[in-house]
Formats: sequence, C-alpha cells, structure tokens
Amino acid sequence: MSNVLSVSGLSKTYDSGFQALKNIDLEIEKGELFALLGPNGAGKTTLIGIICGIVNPTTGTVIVDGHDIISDYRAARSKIGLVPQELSTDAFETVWATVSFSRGLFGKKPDPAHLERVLRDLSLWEKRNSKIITLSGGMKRRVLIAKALSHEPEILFLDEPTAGVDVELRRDMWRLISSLRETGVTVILTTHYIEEAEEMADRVGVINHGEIVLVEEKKELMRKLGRKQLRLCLQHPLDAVPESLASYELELSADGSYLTYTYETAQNRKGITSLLHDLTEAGIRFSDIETRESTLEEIFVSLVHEAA
Ligand SMILES: Nc1ncnc2c1ncn2[C@@H]1O[C@H](COP(=O)(O)OP(=O)(O)OP(=O)(O)O)[C@@H](O)[C@H]1O
Repeated sequence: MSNVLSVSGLSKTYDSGFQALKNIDLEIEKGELFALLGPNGAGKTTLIGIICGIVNPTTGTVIVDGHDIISDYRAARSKIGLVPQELSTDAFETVWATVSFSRGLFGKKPDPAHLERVLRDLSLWEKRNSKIITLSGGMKRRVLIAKALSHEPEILFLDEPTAGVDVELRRDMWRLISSLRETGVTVILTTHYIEEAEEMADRVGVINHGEIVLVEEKKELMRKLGRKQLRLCLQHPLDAVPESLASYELELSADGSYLTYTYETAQNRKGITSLLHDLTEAGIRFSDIETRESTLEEIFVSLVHEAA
C-alpha cells in the first residue's frame, strides 16, 4: 500500500489563540477518492490550507509524495492541484492565458497539448479565447479545475466542488472527478453533501472541532446505512428473551414491553419471516411492529454530536 499523503500530529493554533486543528493523523492512499466531511468551522479549510502551503502548521508534519511541505516546499506544492470555492482573480484574462500562467507558476515547461486535453475534457476548449468575466458561473468553476490540473498534479483537492451549482453541472463534476481518478490522480474533496460522498468516495473522513472523529471505507459506512431495526411492541411484557430466540440477538427494553431486532438490509426478509415464526413458536404475541433505518446522514450527525 503506498501513501501519497501522510499527515501526522498536525495542530494549528491561530494567532487569536483559537485551536483549529488538534493532533491530526491522516494517511491517503495513492489513487483513492477521499471525502472529508465536517460541519462549518470544523477545520477542513485549515487542514487543506496547511497541506497546500497556504497556512503554517503549529506542530506536526505533512509529507506529499515523499516531500516535506516545509523543508521541500516547492516539490511538495507542485504535486498538488487545489480547486478553491471561488475564482478571485484573472477576470480579464482569457481562459487559455490563465491556465498557461498557472502551469508556469509551478515551473513546468509549456505543454499546449496537455492544456488542450484539459480544456477539452472540461468542455472549455471552445471558450479558450473568452475572457473569464464573460463566462457563466458553471464555466468559471470549470476554469478553476482546469487551472488546478494545468501542472499535472498527483493529488487534486476540491473544496466544496458542487456548492451552489445546478444539478447538471454537479453530474458533470462527478463524472469528471471519477474519470480523473481512473487516470491515477488522488482526489480529496470536502463536501457538505453526504450524497456526494456516498456516490463517489472510496473512504470518508469526518472532522469536527479540529479532530478527525472517523475514517472509514465507504462500503463499511454503507453497511451501517443499510442497517435496519424492527421494534415489536409485546402484548405481555417479558422478563428475559427466551433461549430459543438467542440467535437473533434481540434487545429487550428495560420494562420488558419491546423487543428490538437489528438486521442488515441485504439479508432482511428471510430473517424477519423466521423471527416472526419463532416468536409465535415461543408463545410471544405482539400488538404492533415498527421499522426504522439509520441513514448516513444520521450516522454523520450522531458522530459530530458525540464529539461535541
Ligand atoms: N485566520 C484565522 N484566525 C483565527 N481563527 C480562524 C482563522 N481561520 C479560521 N479560523 C477558525 O478556525 C476554525 C476552522 O475554520 P475552517 O475554515 O478551517 O473550517 P471549515 O471546516 O473549512 O469550515 P467551512 O465549512 O465553514 O468552510 C473556525 O472556527 C474559524 O473561525
């Protein structure tokens, strides 16, 4: 397993005395798509800012593809493409000029063929001679991505790539991000849209109050997402769950009036049918049944809440 980014013991205390990051450890594998989730003010932008050399860390180290971000700044920075939320400069430049300039900033030799590929992939080729100020909001977003890809980075950071964009552009962005990943580029994105993480990420990290509270494979999160609960309201309270039902790992409420069965959606129906059969066999009658499902959103909110 090769890590393209290694963050260890990273902390940031701003001059105001506010500690925005607390002892962050994070390993990102080459070629993965990692989604960093967190509520407003959690520290996402600070973390990305440090990795990209915009913010100085207070303690800790960051190694980008073998290069320390402080002692080997130039090499580390050239491995990274950053797509910020907003385009702040270059309004009167053409698309082509701004993208060429971005490449030059990283000391890369001009490569018009590469820039043409990037602009074509982003449906910007026809607009190459247009001034940025004349482009729509969606096109400007595409320019930000083109700039970030101009110097052929190994790692692409996207900060809230789809915040405030329409559905069509969001779909286009998702497609583009997936295809980048296929070319071996490591993609790290921050997002408020859990759906986005769910759709695209290999792994998900949750940051809250400057701490990483969870890093997990998306499939594992989906397993949690797929968990359902069946709650049976009993006609007669029980003192204990009968031995014959032990395999279902039922939970009996403190007053003995409810049984809760937690199961994976993938194996659902058969389990429920046999549970209901075995309950009848055991002479247990119930007056009501409720089901509920935990969503990724709920998991996220509860994680963020726990750490509060
Ligand atoms: N220059 C600064 N001086 C003092 N505090 C700062 C500075 N920059 C950020 N902070 C604080 O650090 C915390 C983390 O901010 P950061 O921008 O990293 O969060 P975020 O997770 O990116 O939030 P959002 O999703 O709202 O962009 C916030 O409480 C913010 O107010």
